Amino acid sequence: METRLILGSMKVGALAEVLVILLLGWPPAIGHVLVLGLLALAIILTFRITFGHVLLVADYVRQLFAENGPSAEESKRRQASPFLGLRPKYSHYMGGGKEASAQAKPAPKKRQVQQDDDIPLNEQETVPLEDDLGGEYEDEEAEDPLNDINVHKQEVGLVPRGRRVPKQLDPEEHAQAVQGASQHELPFDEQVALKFPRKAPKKVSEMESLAPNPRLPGQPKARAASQPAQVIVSSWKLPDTALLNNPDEVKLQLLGDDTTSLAKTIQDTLRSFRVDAEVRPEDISIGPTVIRFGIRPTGKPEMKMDEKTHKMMPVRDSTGNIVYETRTRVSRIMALQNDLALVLEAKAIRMEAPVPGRPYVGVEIPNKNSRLVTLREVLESKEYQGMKAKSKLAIALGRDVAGKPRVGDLARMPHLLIAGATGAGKSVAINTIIASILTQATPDDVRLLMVDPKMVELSMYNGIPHLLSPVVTEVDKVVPLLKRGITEMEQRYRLFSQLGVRNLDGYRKMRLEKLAKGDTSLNNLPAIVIIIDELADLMMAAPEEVEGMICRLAQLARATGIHLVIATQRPSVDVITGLIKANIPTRISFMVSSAVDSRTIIDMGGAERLLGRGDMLYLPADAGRPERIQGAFLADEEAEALVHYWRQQIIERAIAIGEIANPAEAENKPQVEPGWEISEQPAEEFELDDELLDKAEEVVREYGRASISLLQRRLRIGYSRAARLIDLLEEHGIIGSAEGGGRSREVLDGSSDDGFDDGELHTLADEAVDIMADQQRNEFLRQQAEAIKRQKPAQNPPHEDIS
Ligand SMILES: Nc1ncnc2c1ncn2[C@@H]1O[C@H](COP(=O)(O)OP(=O)(O)OP(=O)(O)O)[C@@H](O)[C@H]1O
Repeated sequence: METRLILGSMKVGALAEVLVILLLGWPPAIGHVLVLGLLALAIILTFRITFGHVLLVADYVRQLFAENGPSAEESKRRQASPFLGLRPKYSHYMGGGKEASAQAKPAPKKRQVQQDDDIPLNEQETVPLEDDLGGEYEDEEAEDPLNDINVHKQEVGLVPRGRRVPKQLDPEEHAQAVQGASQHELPFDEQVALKFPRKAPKKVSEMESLAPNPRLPGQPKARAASQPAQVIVSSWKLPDTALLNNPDEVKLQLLGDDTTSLAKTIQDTLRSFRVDAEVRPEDISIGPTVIRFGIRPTGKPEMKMDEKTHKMMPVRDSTGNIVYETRTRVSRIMALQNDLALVLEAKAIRMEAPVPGRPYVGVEIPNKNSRLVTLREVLESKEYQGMKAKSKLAIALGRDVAGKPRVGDLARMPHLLIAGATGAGKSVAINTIIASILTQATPDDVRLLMVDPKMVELSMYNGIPHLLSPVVTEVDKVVPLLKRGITEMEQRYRLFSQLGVRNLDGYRKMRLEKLAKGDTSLNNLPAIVIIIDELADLMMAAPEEVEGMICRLAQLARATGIHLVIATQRPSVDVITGLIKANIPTRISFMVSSAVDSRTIIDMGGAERLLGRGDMLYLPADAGRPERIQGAFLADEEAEALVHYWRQQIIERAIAIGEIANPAEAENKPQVEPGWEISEQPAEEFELDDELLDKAEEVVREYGRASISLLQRRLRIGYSRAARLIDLLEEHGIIGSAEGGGRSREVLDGSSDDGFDDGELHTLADEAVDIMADQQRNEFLRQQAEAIKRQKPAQNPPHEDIS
């Protein structure tokens, strides 16, 4: 074609003639440009020439030229720096001694500031150094003879140079140095004896021999024989777990067709939404109530040509995993929660991203072959046995999504908050906690206090020796009970500080040591577990008091071995307040009705997707994410069997010491630990509460009248307590007596704003009067504040604030 274009009509072949036809009408130059341009394009595309290649070639050509002779710029760059070999002018150590530093003094105090390369150095601006380094700083240090560096310099100067002869050992000096020290005979004893005959030790083996290694067979026995027994044998006998129901023989269905097809459904659904992910068989966990599938986000794999097969294969890393060019985002998988629930036809699914410690997103769906987790199987598991050996407060929780038994230690929790909707399994959980304690701890180890405002859940435990006082069912008795707990805590604190021990463990250790020496001065202090089955009822009766006491107990009781287990079915912020939450770090959430409730309990959503009937999220104090567990189940008859077992022991003991003649007497006798009697009349307890009486007096004086509802609102206390305070105020002559027909009582020393009296009845009219009085008072205060504001600018200096 080129020939045809250049030479015009010359025959160059049929193909060239055909190809060149289109270009013949144009000037030959256009034809050349087009043809050469097409050729260049073909070369670029065929050889995949990029701009990088062009730059590479350009660089190479530039270097070729450069080798012939460096450019002016290059030679300038290669010149030696004018500062090469110069020390910084303000260095401490420039020059030799003081004279040198004195000579050099003017120089170090100036610093050259290079502003422009073109300006000669001597013309550049100089800045005095004192400004930056703080005046006389250098000279002071250089001249100070006690300065560490100067002392060291002098000492270094004294060290002789060259090889030195090793110093001879002075036997006298050596003998003095090792005087009083005793050690095992050394293997080179004979040589020592030869060299220092006077100092050869006659008998040096005074060191105590090492304790035998308990891991070697036969050694523990020898040790046990040589030491006093460190365990106090309790006179109580623990029950056998055989008392409890036998675990169901139902076997878990392992990786049958069901899970395989479900895994395939999940993977197909993800693919249909263009989400690259895989569900591997090893990532499927089958638990008692849920099955968890692990979805691993994959992506577009990086491909390379296989040398043997000449096919494109995915690149694998050193561990054999596929390397992905782009990965699927976890959030894209999470967004498909409802779509997955739809295709799986599941009642409720819960997704967890990522499952802690695993490289996948967990999808939990209900297990159609769900089964009961019995308390006995968890109590007999090796996990529980291990925990039991460490702590007397080991509790059985249930089984996790992989079917592994899960246990906890109440001593380390150290308090537990349980919440969940009604019927979700709170009471069963509390019963399993109590049963765990009853099966492994004697009353010498652990004592219990129980509050059951619902009156039906815990009353059956009355009469067991672990109870410090009978189960409290009246709300009014809870405050005295908690107060008694706080008193106990304070007593223990005082005792511990007198003995110089830090906590209950330290106390127990000290007691064992004393007992080994025959000193029985220290009493046994059992751990105390306070169980409250419905917090909401208590918080409604006296929110401030109950909250304050729970927080006080929660903050300080850990060291003294007092633990709280609190349950509520109303996980709202007025029941589980911020303060209570902050002080009770370990939480269990059963199914709740909304994500808001879930967040109130475990600080995140998820509990609203639980299945109920013991399905729970367990959040230990030290974990960031909750763990899903199917709670252990304890049937009523099992709990009764345990209670019967312990009651029987009490009866046997009482008969043995002649306290009672027949078992029937014991059944009727409530067991109360001396000092733990909770007063039937809560008023007696309140009477001692001078602090609140003072506050009540302040309130009635401030308002100029007294009523129960006023005290209830102002002091945030319950009705009965407010009523009792009104009685006390009357007894102390602060308010007038009830005189029928009125609503508020007269305050005797203050002014009464109305003529009404008598406030025993808590009526709506009573409330209305209080509200109106409140409004009047607020209006008065507002007017006062405005009056002060108006006066302020006019006066100088301003008046003191009246409020
Ligand atoms: N761990 C469990 N395993 C199997 N079923 C359970 C479990 N826990 C509870 N259930 C079932 O749920 C029912 C209700 O449990 P529970 O009485 O403990 O609920 P609750 O939360 O205490 O309710 P409420 O607040 O009304 O007292 C039980 O009767 C039992 O059938």
